[in-house]
Amino acid sequence: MTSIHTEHFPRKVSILFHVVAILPLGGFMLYHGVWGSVTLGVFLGIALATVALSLLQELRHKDSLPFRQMFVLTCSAAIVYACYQVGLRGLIYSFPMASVFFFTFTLRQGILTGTVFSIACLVAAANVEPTMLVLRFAIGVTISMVFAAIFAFIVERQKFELAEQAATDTLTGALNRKRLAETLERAIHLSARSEVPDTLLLLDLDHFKTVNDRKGHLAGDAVLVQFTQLVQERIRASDQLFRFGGEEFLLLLPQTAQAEAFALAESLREKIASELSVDDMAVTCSIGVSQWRPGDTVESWLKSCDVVLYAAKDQGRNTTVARPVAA
Ligand SMILES: Nc1nc2c(ncn2[C@@H]2O[C@H](COP(=O)(O)OP(=O)(O)OP(=O)(O)O)[C@@H](O)[C@H]2O)c(=O)[nH]1
Repeated sequence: MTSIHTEHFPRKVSILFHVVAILPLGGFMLYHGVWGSVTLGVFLGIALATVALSLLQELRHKDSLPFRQMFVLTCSAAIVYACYQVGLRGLIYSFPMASVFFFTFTLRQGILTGTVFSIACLVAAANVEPTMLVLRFAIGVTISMVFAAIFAFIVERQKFELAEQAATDTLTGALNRKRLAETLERAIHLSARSEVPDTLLLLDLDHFKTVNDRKGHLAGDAVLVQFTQLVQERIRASDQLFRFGGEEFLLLLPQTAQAEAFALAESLREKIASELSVDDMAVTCSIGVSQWRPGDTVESWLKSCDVVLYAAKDQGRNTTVARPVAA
C-alpha cells in the first residue's frame, strides 16, 4: 500500500509545511535560548536544523524523509521535555503533532510513535499538574490521534484504490499495460533465481474483426468481457491476466514449467471454444506459450510469445503452440 508519509506533495504545499514548522520553532528557540530553558532551546535548535535540512532537500528535489523523521522525533522530545517543565502548557503542542506523525511515518509507525509520544507527554505533565486535569487532556489528545489516524487511513486506502483502478482495464477488469513492464522485470528477476521459471501465455481471439463486423462493436465488447471471466475462472489467484492489446491478452504464470503451462493453455482454449459465443456464433482463441529462458529480456520474452502465437494462427487458429525447446 502506498503511504502519505512518502508522498511527494506539490512544491508549494511542501514549502508551506516547512515554513509552518520553521517559523514558530525559530521563535521558540530564540525565546528559550535567551530567556527560557536553555535545554529546551537546544532541543528546538536541533529540530530547527533538521526541518531546515528537510526543506533544503525538498528544494533540491532530493529525499527529505529521513530529515522529516528526525525533525518529528526531536520536536516530540522537546515537547515531552516542555511538559515535564511546565505541565499542560507544553502539552498544547501535542495536538498539531498528532497529525504530523502520519505525514512522517507509515500508518502503523504513526500510531505507535504517536501513542508513545502522547503517553510520555501525559506522564511528564502529571509530574506538575493535578491528575484529573491531565486525564481530561488525555481524552483530548486521544481524540486528536484517532481522528488523525482515521484521516491517514482513508487517504492511504483511497490512494491504493486509485492506483489499482489506474492499473485495471476499464472494459474487462483485467490488468492493463501500466504495470506490465515492471511485473515482467520482477518475474525475470525471480525466474533467474528459481528452479522453475515463469511462463507467459499470449492469447488472441480468432477472427475478432468478423465478430465486430457481424454482431456489432458492443457485442464484441461483451465477448471480451466474457472471455476475461472465463479465463479468470480457470486460473490461480497468483496468475496475472493483462489485456495486452485490443483482443490480445497476456497471462503470467509464476513458477510454471512450459509443459504444465501448455496443458493449462489447452484447457483454456477448449473452454473458450465450447463456452464463448455471441448468439449462434462461436468464438475461439489461439495461444502462444513461452517459458522464460536465461538471457531473455522483457522484449525478447514477449517477442517469443508473439512468434508462437502467430505460428498458432498460421496453423489454422483455435490452436496452442509452445516455444520450441532450446537446442
Ligand atoms: N469490440 C471491440 N473490438 C475491439 C476492441 N479492441 C480491438 N477490437 C477489434 O478487434 C479486431 C482485431 O482484428 P484483427 O487484428 O484483424 O484480428 P482478428 O480479426 O481477430 O484476426 P486474427 O487475430 O488473425 O484471428 C479489430 O476489428 C479491432 O477493431 C475493443 O475494445 N472492443
